[in-house]
Amino acid sequence: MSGVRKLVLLGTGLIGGSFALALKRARLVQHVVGVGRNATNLERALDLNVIDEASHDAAAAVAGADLVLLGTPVGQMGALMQQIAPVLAADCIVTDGGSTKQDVSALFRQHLPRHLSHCVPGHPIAGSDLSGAAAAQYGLFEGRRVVLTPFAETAQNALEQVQTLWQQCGARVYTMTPEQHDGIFAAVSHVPHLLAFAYMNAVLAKVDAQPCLDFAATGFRDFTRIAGSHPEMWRDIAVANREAILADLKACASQLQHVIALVEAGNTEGMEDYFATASRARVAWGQRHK
Ligand SMILES: NC(=O)c1ccc[n+]([C@@H]2O[C@H](COP(=O)([O-])OP(=O)(O)OC[C@H]3O[C@@H](n4cnc5c(N)ncnc54)[C@H](O)[C@@H]3O)[C@@H](O)[C@H]2O)c1
Ligand SMILES: O=C(O)C(=O)C[C@]1(C(=O)O)C=C[C@@H](O)C=C1
Repeated sequence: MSGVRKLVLLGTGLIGGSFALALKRARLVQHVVGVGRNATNLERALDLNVIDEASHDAAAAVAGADLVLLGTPVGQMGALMQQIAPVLAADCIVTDGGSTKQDVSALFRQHLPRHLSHCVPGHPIAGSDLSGAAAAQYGLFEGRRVVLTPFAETAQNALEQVQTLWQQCGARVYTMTPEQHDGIFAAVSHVPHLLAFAYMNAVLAKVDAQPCLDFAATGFRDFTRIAGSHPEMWRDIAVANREAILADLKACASQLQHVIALVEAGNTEGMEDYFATASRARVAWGQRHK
Protein backbone atom coordinates (compact mmCIF):
# COMPACT_ATOMS: atom_id res chain seq x y z
CA MET A 1 0.00 0.00 0.00
CA SER A 2 1.80 3.14 -1.11
CA GLY A 3 -0.87 5.10 0.70
CA VAL A 4 -4.39 4.66 2.05
CA ARG A 5 -7.27 6.19 0.10
CA LYS A 6 -9.90 5.67 2.77
CA LEU A 7 -9.11 4.74 6.37
CA VAL A 8 -12.01 3.89 8.67
CA LEU A 9 -11.51 4.03 12.43
CA LEU A 10 -14.00 1.84 14.25
CA GLY A 11 -13.57 3.67 17.55
CA THR A 12 -12.16 7.18 17.33
CA GLY A 13 -10.06 7.57 20.44
CA LEU A 14 -6.47 7.82 21.60
CA ILE A 15 -5.11 4.90 19.53
CA GLY A 16 -7.22 5.22 16.37
CA GLY A 17 -6.90 9.01 16.39
CA SER A 18 -3.12 8.96 16.90
CA PHE A 19 -2.75 6.41 14.08
CA ALA A 20 -4.78 8.69 11.77
CA LEU A 21 -2.75 11.77 12.75
CA ALA A 22 0.54 9.95 12.10
CA LEU A 23 -0.60 8.79 8.66
CA LYS A 24 -1.93 12.26 7.84
CA ARG A 25 1.37 13.87 8.78
CA ALA A 26 3.24 11.33 6.59
CA ARG A 27 0.75 12.12 3.78
CA LEU A 28 -0.12 8.44 3.63
CA VAL A 29 -3.89 8.77 3.89
CA GLN A 30 -6.37 10.74 1.82
CA HIS A 31 -9.60 10.44 3.78
CA VAL A 32 -10.30 9.32 7.35
CA VAL A 33 -13.77 8.32 8.55
CA GLY A 34 -14.25 8.08 12.30
CA VAL A 35 -16.98 5.80 13.61
CA GLY A 36 -18.09 6.23 17.21
CA ARG A 37 -20.92 5.91 19.68
CA ASN A 38 -20.43 9.33 21.22
CA ALA A 39 -21.43 12.38 19.13
CA THR A 40 -19.45 14.90 21.20
CA ASN A 41 -16.27 12.85 20.81
CA LEU A 42 -16.77 12.62 17.03
CA GLU A 43 -17.32 16.39 16.80
CA ARG A 44 -14.10 16.93 18.72
CA ALA A 45 -12.31 14.56 16.31
CA LEU A 46 -13.59 16.61 13.35
CA ASP A 47 -12.60 19.93 15.00
CA LEU A 48 -9.09 18.63 15.65
CA ASN A 49 -8.77 17.27 12.08
CA VAL A 50 -8.17 13.80 13.45
CA ILE A 51 -10.91 12.63 11.05
CA ASP A 52 -12.47 14.11 7.90
CA GLU A 53 -15.90 12.53 8.27
CA ALA A 54 -17.90 11.12 11.19
CA SER A 55 -20.35 8.24 11.26
CA HIS A 56 -22.37 6.20 13.74
CA ASP A 57 -22.83 3.39 11.25
CA ALA A 58 -19.87 1.01 10.93
CA ALA A 59 -21.31 -0.93 7.97
CA ALA A 60 -22.03 2.21 5.93
CA ALA A 61 -18.67 3.74 6.81
CA VAL A 62 -16.51 0.84 5.56
CA ALA A 63 -17.95 0.99 2.03
CA GLY A 64 -15.02 1.68 -0.31
CA ALA A 65 -12.44 1.57 2.52
CA ASP A 66 -9.02 0.10 1.82
CA LEU A 67 -8.02 0.03 5.52
CA VAL A 68 -10.09 -0.46 8.69
CA LEU A 69 -8.59 -0.09 12.18
CA LEU A 70 -10.61 -1.36 15.13
CA GLY A 71 -9.79 1.03 17.97
CA THR A 72 -12.50 0.32 20.57
CA PRO A 73 -12.17 -1.55 23.87
CA VAL A 74 -11.65 -5.22 22.93
CA GLY A 75 -15.10 -6.20 24.24
CA GLN A 76 -16.73 -4.14 21.46
CA MET A 77 -14.75 -5.56 18.57
CA GLY A 78 -16.78 -8.73 17.85
CA ALA A 79 -20.05 -6.86 17.27
CA LEU A 80 -18.29 -4.37 14.97
CA MET A 81 -16.66 -7.15 12.93
CA GLN A 82 -20.07 -8.78 12.59
CA GLN A 83 -21.56 -5.51 11.28
CA ILE A 84 -18.85 -4.93 8.66
CA ALA A 85 -18.46 -8.56 7.49
CA PRO A 86 -21.16 -8.44 4.77
CA VAL A 87 -19.99 -5.16 3.25
CA LEU A 88 -16.17 -5.24 3.36
CA ALA A 89 -14.46 -4.91 -0.03
CA ALA A 90 -12.48 -8.07 -0.84
CA ASP A 91 -9.14 -6.22 -0.79
CA CYS A 92 -9.81 -4.11 2.33
CA ILE A 93 -7.24 -4.73 5.07
CA VAL A 94 -8.63 -5.01 8.60
CA THR A 95 -6.38 -4.50 11.59
CA ASP A 96 -6.83 -3.50 15.24
CA GLY A 97 -5.02 -1.87 18.11
CA GLY A 98 -6.43 -3.98 20.95
CA SER A 99 -4.33 -4.76 24.03
CA THR A 100 -5.11 -8.49 24.00
CA LYS A 101 -4.62 -10.77 21.05
CA GLN A 102 -5.96 -14.30 21.68
CA ASP A 103 -9.54 -13.02 22.09
CA VAL A 104 -9.34 -10.56 19.20
CA SER A 105 -7.79 -13.21 16.91
CA ALA A 106 -10.63 -15.58 17.81
CA LEU A 107 -13.15 -12.82 16.97
CA PHE A 108 -11.50 -12.27 13.56
CA ARG A 109 -11.79 -16.03 12.89
CA GLN A 110 -15.41 -16.10 14.08
CA HIS A 111 -16.73 -13.04 12.26
CA LEU A 112 -14.45 -12.62 9.22
CA PRO A 113 -13.57 -16.24 8.33
CA ARG A 114 -13.52 -15.60 4.58
CA HIS A 115 -11.49 -12.40 4.94
CA LEU A 116 -8.55 -13.71 7.01
CA SER A 117 -6.03 -13.20 4.20
CA HIS A 118 -6.59 -9.47 4.75
CA CYS A 119 -6.78 -9.49 8.57
CA VAL A 120 -3.75 -8.41 10.61
CA PRO A 121 -4.30 -8.29 14.40
CA GLY A 122 -2.01 -5.76 16.07
CA HIS A 123 -1.13 -3.90 19.23
CA PRO A 124 0.84 -0.65 19.48
CA ILE A 125 2.82 -0.69 22.73
CA ALA A 126 2.28 2.98 23.36
CA GLY A 127 -0.54 4.89 24.93
CA SER A 128 -1.50 6.84 27.99
CA ASP A 129 -3.99 7.12 30.80
CA LEU A 130 -6.00 9.59 28.67
CA SER A 131 -8.74 8.58 26.29
CA GLY A 132 -11.01 9.90 23.55
CA ALA A 133 -10.26 11.76 20.33
CA ALA A 134 -9.00 14.82 22.23
CA ALA A 135 -6.19 12.66 23.62
CA ALA A 136 -4.98 11.67 20.13
CA GLN A 137 -1.49 12.97 19.52
CA TYR A 138 1.13 13.23 16.81
CA GLY A 139 4.20 11.14 17.51
CA LEU A 140 2.56 8.72 19.97
CA PHE A 141 4.13 5.74 18.20
CA GLU A 142 7.54 7.23 17.43
CA GLY A 143 10.32 4.97 18.67
CA ARG A 144 7.75 2.59 20.17
CA ARG A 145 7.05 -1.06 19.42
CA VAL A 146 4.08 -2.52 17.60
CA VAL A 147 3.31 -6.23 17.87
CA LEU A 148 1.47 -7.94 15.03
CA THR A 149 0.03 -11.45 15.42
CA PRO A 150 -0.81 -12.47 11.84
CA PHE A 151 -2.79 -15.58 10.97
CA ALA A 152 -1.29 -18.43 8.94
CA GLU A 153 -3.86 -17.29 6.37
CA THR A 154 -2.74 -13.63 6.37
CA ALA A 155 -1.39 -12.72 2.94
CA GLN A 156 2.24 -11.61 2.98
CA ASN A 157 1.42 -8.36 1.21
CA ALA A 158 -1.36 -7.46 3.71
CA LEU A 159 1.09 -8.05 6.56
CA GLU A 160 3.78 -6.00 4.83
CA GLN A 161 1.37 -3.14 4.19
CA VAL A 162 0.37 -2.92 7.85
CA GLN A 163 4.02 -3.25 8.91
CA THR A 164 5.00 -0.42 6.57
CA LEU A 165 2.24 1.88 7.84
CA TRP A 166 3.31 1.40 11.47
CA GLN A 167 6.94 1.96 10.45
CA GLN A 168 5.85 5.21 8.78
CA CYS A 169 4.32 6.16 12.16
CA GLY A 170 7.86 5.77 13.56
CA ALA A 171 7.32 2.39 15.22
CA ARG A 172 9.40 -0.80 15.26
CA VAL A 173 7.28 -3.75 14.28
CA TYR A 174 7.54 -7.27 15.73
CA THR A 175 5.50 -10.38 15.07
CA MET A 176 4.67 -13.09 17.59
CA THR A 177 1.87 -15.53 18.40
CA PRO A 178 -1.24 -14.27 20.23
CA GLU A 179 -0.36 -16.62 23.14
CA GLN A 180 3.15 -15.20 23.48
CA HIS A 181 1.75 -11.69 23.25
CA ASP A 182 -0.86 -12.17 25.97
CA GLY A 183 1.67 -13.83 28.32
CA ILE A 184 4.13 -10.95 27.99
CA PHE A 185 1.60 -8.15 28.32
CA ALA A 186 -0.18 -9.74 31.27
CA ALA A 187 3.12 -9.40 33.13
CA VAL A 188 4.28 -5.95 32.03
CA SER A 189 1.08 -4.05 31.24
CA HIS A 190 -2.11 -5.70 32.46
CA VAL A 191 -1.02 -6.64 35.99
CA PRO A 192 0.70 -3.27 36.68
CA HIS A 193 -2.58 -1.54 35.81
CA LEU A 194 -4.62 -3.81 38.10
CA LEU A 195 -2.09 -3.29 40.90
CA ALA A 196 -2.36 0.48 40.44
CA PHE A 197 -6.18 0.27 40.66
CA ALA A 198 -5.88 -1.95 43.77
CA TYR A 199 -3.37 0.32 45.49
CA MET A 200 -5.46 3.43 44.72
CA ASN A 201 -8.53 1.76 46.24
CA ALA A 202 -6.48 0.75 49.30
CA VAL A 203 -5.60 4.42 49.87
CA LEU A 204 -9.23 5.47 49.37
CA ALA A 205 -10.35 2.90 51.97
CA LYS A 206 -8.20 4.43 54.71
CA VAL A 207 -9.98 6.62 57.29
CA ASP A 208 -7.37 9.33 56.67
CA ALA A 209 -7.53 8.99 52.87
CA GLN A 210 -7.92 12.74 52.32
CA PRO A 211 -4.78 13.92 54.14
CA CYS A 212 -2.88 11.02 52.56
CA LEU A 213 -3.90 12.23 49.10
CA ASP A 214 -3.21 15.87 50.02
CA PHE A 215 0.39 15.09 50.93
CA ALA A 216 1.05 12.52 48.18
CA ALA A 217 4.00 13.49 45.97
CA THR A 218 6.07 12.16 43.09
CA GLY A 219 6.42 8.56 44.28
CA PHE A 220 2.65 8.32 44.53
CA ARG A 221 2.22 10.13 41.21
CA ASP A 222 4.62 7.80 39.36
CA PHE A 223 3.12 4.65 40.87
CA THR A 224 -0.54 5.60 40.34
CA ARG A 225 -0.64 7.49 37.02
CA ILE A 226 -2.08 4.48 35.25
CA ALA A 227 -4.83 4.10 37.87
CA GLY A 228 -6.46 7.02 36.01
CA SER A 229 -6.88 4.83 32.90
CA HIS A 230 -10.18 4.02 31.22
CA PRO A 231 -12.23 1.54 33.35
CA GLU A 232 -14.09 -0.05 30.41
CA MET A 233 -10.88 -0.69 28.48
CA TRP A 234 -9.29 -2.37 31.51
CA ARG A 235 -12.41 -4.35 32.37
CA ASP A 236 -12.33 -5.83 28.86
CA ILE A 237 -8.61 -6.62 29.09
CA ALA A 238 -9.10 -8.35 32.47
CA VAL A 239 -11.90 -10.47 31.01
CA ALA A 240 -10.00 -11.29 27.80
CA ASN A 241 -6.66 -12.26 29.34
CA ARG A 242 -8.06 -13.77 32.54
CA GLU A 243 -5.79 -16.80 32.96
CA ALA A 244 -2.43 -15.08 32.42
CA ILE A 245 -3.50 -12.10 34.53
CA LEU A 246 -4.67 -14.31 37.40
CA ALA A 247 -1.41 -16.30 37.38
CA ASP A 248 0.69 -13.11 37.47
CA LEU A 249 -1.55 -11.40 40.05
CA LYS A 250 -1.17 -14.43 42.33
CA ALA A 251 2.61 -14.31 41.84
CA CYS A 252 2.50 -10.64 42.89
CA ALA A 253 0.36 -11.51 45.93
CA SER A 254 3.00 -14.01 47.01
CA GLN A 255 5.76 -11.38 46.61
CA LEU A 256 3.61 -9.07 48.73
CA GLN A 257 3.32 -11.78 51.39
CA HIS A 258 7.10 -12.08 51.33
CA VAL A 259 7.54 -8.31 51.88
CA ILE A 260 5.01 -8.44 54.73
CA ALA A 261 6.97 -11.30 56.33
CA LEU A 262 10.28 -9.43 55.98
CA VAL A 263 8.84 -6.27 57.54
CA GLU A 264 7.00 -8.16 60.29
CA ALA A 265 10.21 -10.00 61.21
CA GLY A 266 12.26 -6.78 61.09
CA ASN A 267 14.59 -8.72 58.76
CA THR A 268 16.74 -5.77 57.69
CA GLU A 269 19.27 -7.84 55.76
CA GLY A 270 16.50 -9.68 53.95
CA MET A 271 14.76 -6.41 53.12
CA GLU A 272 17.91 -4.83 51.75
CA ASP A 273 18.70 -7.88 49.59
CA TYR A 274 15.13 -8.06 48.35
CA PHE A 275 14.95 -4.36 47.50
CA ALA A 276 18.42 -4.46 45.90
CA THR A 277 17.43 -7.26 43.52
CA ALA A 278 14.44 -5.24 42.29
CA SER A 279 16.36 -1.97 42.20
CA ARG A 280 19.25 -3.38 40.11
CA ALA A 281 16.81 -4.85 37.61
CA ARG A 282 14.79 -1.63 37.33
CA VAL A 283 17.92 0.56 36.90
CA ALA A 284 19.25 -1.77 34.19
CA TRP A 285 15.86 -1.74 32.42
CA GLY A 286 15.83 2.07 32.54
CA GLN A 287 19.28 2.23 30.95
CA ARG A 288 18.22 -0.08 28.12
CA HIS A 289 14.97 1.87 27.54
CA LYS A 290 16.14 5.50 27.70
N1 LIG B 1 -4.90 3.54 26.01
C1 LIG B 1 -3.77 2.90 25.79
O1 LIG B 1 -2.74 3.19 26.41
C2 LIG B 1 -3.75 1.80 24.76
C3 LIG B 1 -2.52 1.41 24.22
C4 LIG B 1 -2.50 0.41 23.27
C5 LIG B 1 -3.67 -0.22 22.87
N2 LIG B 1 -4.84 0.16 23.44
C6 LIG B 1 -6.06 -0.51 22.97
O2 LIG B 1 -6.60 0.27 21.93
C7 LIG B 1 -8.02 0.23 21.95
C8 LIG B 1 -8.54 1.64 22.06
O3 LIG B 1 -8.06 2.23 23.22
P1 LIG B 1 -8.01 3.82 23.36
O4 LIG B 1 -7.06 4.12 24.45
O5 LIG B 1 -7.85 4.45 22.03
O6 LIG B 1 -9.49 4.07 23.89
P2 LIG B 1 -10.37 5.40 23.79
O7 LIG B 1 -11.38 5.31 24.88
O8 LIG B 1 -9.51 6.59 23.70
O9 LIG B 1 -11.09 5.21 22.37
C9 LIG B 1 -12.02 4.21 22.13
C10 LIG B 1 -13.17 4.84 21.35
O10 LIG B 1 -14.03 3.79 20.92
C11 LIG B 1 -15.37 4.26 21.02
N3 LIG B 1 -16.24 3.10 21.05
C12 LIG B 1 -16.44 2.25 22.08
N4 LIG B 1 -17.32 1.29 21.72
C13 LIG B 1 -17.69 1.56 20.44
C14 LIG B 1 -18.56 0.95 19.53
N5 LIG B 1 -19.24 -0.13 19.84
N6 LIG B 1 -18.67 1.49 18.30
C15 LIG B 1 -17.97 2.58 17.95
N7 LIG B 1 -17.12 3.22 18.79
C16 LIG B 1 -16.99 2.71 20.01
C17 LIG B 1 -15.37 5.08 22.31
O11 LIG B 1 -16.46 5.95 22.36
C18 LIG B 1 -14.02 5.78 22.20
O12 LIG B 1 -14.15 7.02 21.53
C19 LIG B 1 -8.40 -0.67 23.12
O13 LIG B 1 -8.69 -1.95 22.62
C20 LIG B 1 -7.17 -0.69 23.99
O14 LIG B 1 -7.06 -1.92 24.68
C21 LIG B 1 -4.92 1.18 24.34
O1 LIG C 1 1.39 4.72 29.14
C1 LIG C 1 0.37 4.23 29.57
O2 LIG C 1 -0.44 4.87 30.24
C2 LIG C 1 0.04 2.86 29.25
O3 LIG C 1 -0.49 2.23 30.08
C3 LIG C 1 0.31 2.31 27.93
C4 LIG C 1 0.16 0.80 27.81
C5 LIG C 1 1.18 0.12 28.74
O4 LIG C 1 2.38 0.39 28.58
O5 LIG C 1 0.80 -0.67 29.59
C6 LIG C 1 -1.22 0.40 28.16
C7 LIG C 1 -1.90 -0.51 27.47
C8 LIG C 1 -1.47 -0.94 26.19
O6 LIG C 1 -2.12 -1.92 25.61
C9 LIG C 1 -0.20 -0.51 25.75
C10 LIG C 1 0.48 0.43 26.44
